Amino acid sequence: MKPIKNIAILGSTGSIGRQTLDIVAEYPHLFKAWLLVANNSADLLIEQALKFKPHAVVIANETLYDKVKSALTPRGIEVMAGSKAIAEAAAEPPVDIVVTAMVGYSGLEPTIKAIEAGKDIALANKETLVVAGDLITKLVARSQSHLYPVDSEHGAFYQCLVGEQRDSVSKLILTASGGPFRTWPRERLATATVQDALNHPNWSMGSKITIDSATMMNKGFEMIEAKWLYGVSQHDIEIVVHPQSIVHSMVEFVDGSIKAQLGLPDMHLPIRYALGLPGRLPSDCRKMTVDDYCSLTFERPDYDKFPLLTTAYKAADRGGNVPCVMNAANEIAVAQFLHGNIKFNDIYNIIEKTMAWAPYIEQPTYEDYVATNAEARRYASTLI
Ligand SMILES: NC(=O)C1=CN([C@@H]2O[C@H](COP(=O)(O)OP(=O)(O)OC[C@H]3O[C@@H](n4cnc5c(N)ncnc54)[C@H](OP(=O)(O)O)[C@@H]3O)[C@@H](O)[C@H]2O)C=CC1
Ligand SMILES: CC(=O)[C@@H](O)[C@H](O)COP(=O)(O)O
Ligand SMILES: [Mn+2]
Repeated sequence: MKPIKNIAILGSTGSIGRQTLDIVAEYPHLFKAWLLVANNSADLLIEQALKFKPHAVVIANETLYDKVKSALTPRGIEVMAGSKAIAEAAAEPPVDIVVTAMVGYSGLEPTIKAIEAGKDIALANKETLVVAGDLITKLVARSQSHLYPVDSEHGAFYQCLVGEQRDSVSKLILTASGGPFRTWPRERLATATVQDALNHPNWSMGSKITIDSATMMNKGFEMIEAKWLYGVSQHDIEIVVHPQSIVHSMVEFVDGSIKAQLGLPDMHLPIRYALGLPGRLPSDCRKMTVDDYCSLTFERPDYDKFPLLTTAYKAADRGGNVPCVMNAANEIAVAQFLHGNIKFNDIYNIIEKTMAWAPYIEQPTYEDYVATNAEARRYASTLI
């Protein structure tokens, strides 16, 4: 019998975190939720903790500590607060695997600490690799830890690459739904509302990544994520629009063959796969029928309508701290768009202006990333 894996879920109250807990509940003989982490959702965190009985929880927002502590300490669950506690708890000896389901730059520090402690990482937080892919891959190479992709496209690449030699790969083909504005004329984007942008055609996700899908910044991020995860040049990663989100991505090989991974647009599948490695976990989940995959279509992305795709390739080409700047400006712009303070097209303008302003660092240290992130956020905020 396999030993139970202790899982630390950083961001357990979010979209990926909640679905990860569904997988824990599906396989109670394989997984234990050892640590749960949230930012502000104290009530849901308490509810999850009472159900899953983790060893510990961390609430990042320290003002909520007393509330969480009074609910959970009497139940024998350790309660901590603050961002430092997240990184420390995820690196604790009993943790086997860390699911990084926090959103944005906040995922970077705990992921680094967990890798340094030799933990396996089920990586949902793509911003970690966008910001500091060079640093993360070096740390992983020096440690016992493995990076298992949770992002659906990167899970697809992983599955297509099983059993293949690295020098057999000629191209990664990254599929994109095209988001809610795929069929909109370019001029209409100026009028796009928050509600329009949150109306993703296929996936139900947190609000930040849903806006990233609408601008297609998400696909730019995923191109950079794939570059670091699979050691492939950005010039060998092609983005293809596939509106049904059934083909999660494809790999082209040197002999002209292409392998694709298909599945319903349901994040339980890539989460189940990442946690179940090296094998596959049998599930009673709904299986696809021919009705799901009888009409799959593909098209080229519209780089004029979605200029952040070009911005992301430019950031990958320049490297250094440039992707970190792009990510920081995007986080500020998306948050302001969600608050109704800027228009949809301003997201692009803020990112480009911040990238043009930011001082370049060719080989950033961790401290350089921290400073770059803070300065780029500050500058981007002045553009609102
Ligand atoms: N949702 C999806 O289907 C997919 C998501 N991803 C990636 O996964 C990550 C999570 O996305 P998603 O689940 O949609 O996001 P959500 O916004 O739904 O959830 C984010 C989670 O992170 C917590 N959190 C946010 N900031 C902090 C912080 N500073 N400290 C501690 N916890 C924090 C939130 O807590 P609280 O609830 O308290 O705010 C919440 O639990 C992102 O990087 C995204 O790009 C990748 C592929 C698919
Ligand atoms: C579910 C997932 O992995 C998301 O990253 C998804 O890919 C977003 O859809 P887009 O293809 O529209 O960006
Ligand atoms: Mn994805």
